[in-house]
Amino acid sequence: MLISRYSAPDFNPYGDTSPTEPNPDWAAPRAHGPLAATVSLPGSKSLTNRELVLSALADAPSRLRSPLHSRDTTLMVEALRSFGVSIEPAPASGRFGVDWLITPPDELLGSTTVDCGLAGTVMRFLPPVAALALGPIVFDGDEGARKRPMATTISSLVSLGVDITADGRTNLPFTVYGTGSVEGGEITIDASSSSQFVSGLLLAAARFEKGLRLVHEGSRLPSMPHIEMTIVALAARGVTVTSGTVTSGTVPSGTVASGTVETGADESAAPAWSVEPGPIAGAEVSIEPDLSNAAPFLAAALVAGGSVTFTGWPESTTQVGARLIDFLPLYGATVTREGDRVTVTGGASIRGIDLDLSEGGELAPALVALAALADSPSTITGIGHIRHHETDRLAALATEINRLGGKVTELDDGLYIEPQPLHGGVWQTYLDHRMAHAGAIIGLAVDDVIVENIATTAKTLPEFAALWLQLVSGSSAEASSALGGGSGRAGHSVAIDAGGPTA
Ligand SMILES: O=C(O)C1=C[C@@H](OP(=O)(O)O)[C@@H](O)[C@H](O)C1
Ligand SMILES: C=C(OP(=O)(O)O)C(=O)O
Repeated sequence: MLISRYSAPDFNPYGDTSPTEPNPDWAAPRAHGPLAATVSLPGSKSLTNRELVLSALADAPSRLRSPLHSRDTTLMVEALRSFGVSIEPAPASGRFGVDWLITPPDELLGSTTVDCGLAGTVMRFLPPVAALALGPIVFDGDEGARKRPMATTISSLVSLGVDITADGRTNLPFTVYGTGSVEGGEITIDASSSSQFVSGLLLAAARFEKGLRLVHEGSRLPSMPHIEMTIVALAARGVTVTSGTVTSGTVPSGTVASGTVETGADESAAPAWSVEPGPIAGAEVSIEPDLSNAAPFLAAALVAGGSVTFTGWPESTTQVGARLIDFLPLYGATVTREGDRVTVTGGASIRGIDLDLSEGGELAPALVALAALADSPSTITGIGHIRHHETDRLAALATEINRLGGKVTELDDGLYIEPQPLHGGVWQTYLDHRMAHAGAIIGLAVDDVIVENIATTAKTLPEFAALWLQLVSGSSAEASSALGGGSGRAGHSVAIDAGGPTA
């Protein structure tokens, strides 16, 4: 089914609608029968933006197959192009349309301004790259981006000897004065408010003269799978990365390109990483589908009943969205997996849960929405840092669910959700794509939920509204065809058939 067709090279994933400008409201479709849908989604934001950065820093050209084309990845492409990186569309060779062919320049150029939009990956991954460029690079973004924590990026680069002007601010905007090289060495940072501070430094570190030895000292370290994703992406391009723990400021002696950093074993041990200086290889990389964006679609099976099958589930992955296979059964779902197809089937009702979600804060909006529709209370903790995501997600979720008659209490590091009968109303999204997803989930079960500014979903999934409508309308079409004998086709397909470049 053709839902959208990309038309590179001037492909604009969010059309003329800026996701920062609230646009007409969207009536969330109500589910009136069990689902029987098959969903297939575009590439992962986190993988696409890591691979774009690594391709820009590599010593040879790269090809990204099935990258995500969305606001966050377009911002990354535009920024890297302004550094002199050639990023050209090429006919699809993967699941979805338009690959990127990336050729790094001999020397990264400065004298430009990076629009970070609201993308954490752009604002935290690119300043270390800018330090390797020649000339000043100004970083700025949406009004909301100016509230997101950047102190650790600024202070870590200053510790590495990079010249930055932030006029005393710990947020955007600031200017990085790149000299073409960074000496590197050993630094200690506090990445409690975002794992992206660690990932940003690790991604560029092989290009520092001495590489990098990085220690985290802070109250917590969220989103560990995203750090693992960075390590695995680096290792795949020939970079030697060591991760482990240190107890006395020493360099970790853990495993090379290893799995998880042990944080729990020794309270005094600090997570640490070491990146050896050396080349980053060009690569051909297939980007996996975005499993975090799968969350609302899979959650829909619990809310509406029936089942949703996700196709293209990777055999192994560092994406934290893969944990949905473990999380959704806690709510009462049955999850089965056959090859690259994962099917979630809803139960008779949704159970409340008790979950530490520190490893996957970006899954919180969808999982909290589910909890609001459960038959018993839920406590979701370990996610204090999501107050610094696109918006203060703890406050936003509590406010919007309570506006519809719910009872959600903010905790320091999470939410306590006591399900109540909900009523319709306007669901504010605060320019947050995942708040829009959460509103859509609740709208499946509650009449007259109006999601304000659905276009904000363009941050990572411009096709969200179209796919969601297909998910819901397809299910009733399938239900009636099944009743009537219909075509006999098992399920309704919700997919994006993205054509190759039209140029
Ligand atoms: O590195 C990444 O790609 C990301 C890391 C996480 O950030 P935080 O550690 O700030 O939660 C995640 O929530 C975000 O959506 C993407
Ligand atoms: C937190 C998120 O995004 P960002 O990469 O902007 O931090 C998110 O997508 O949920």
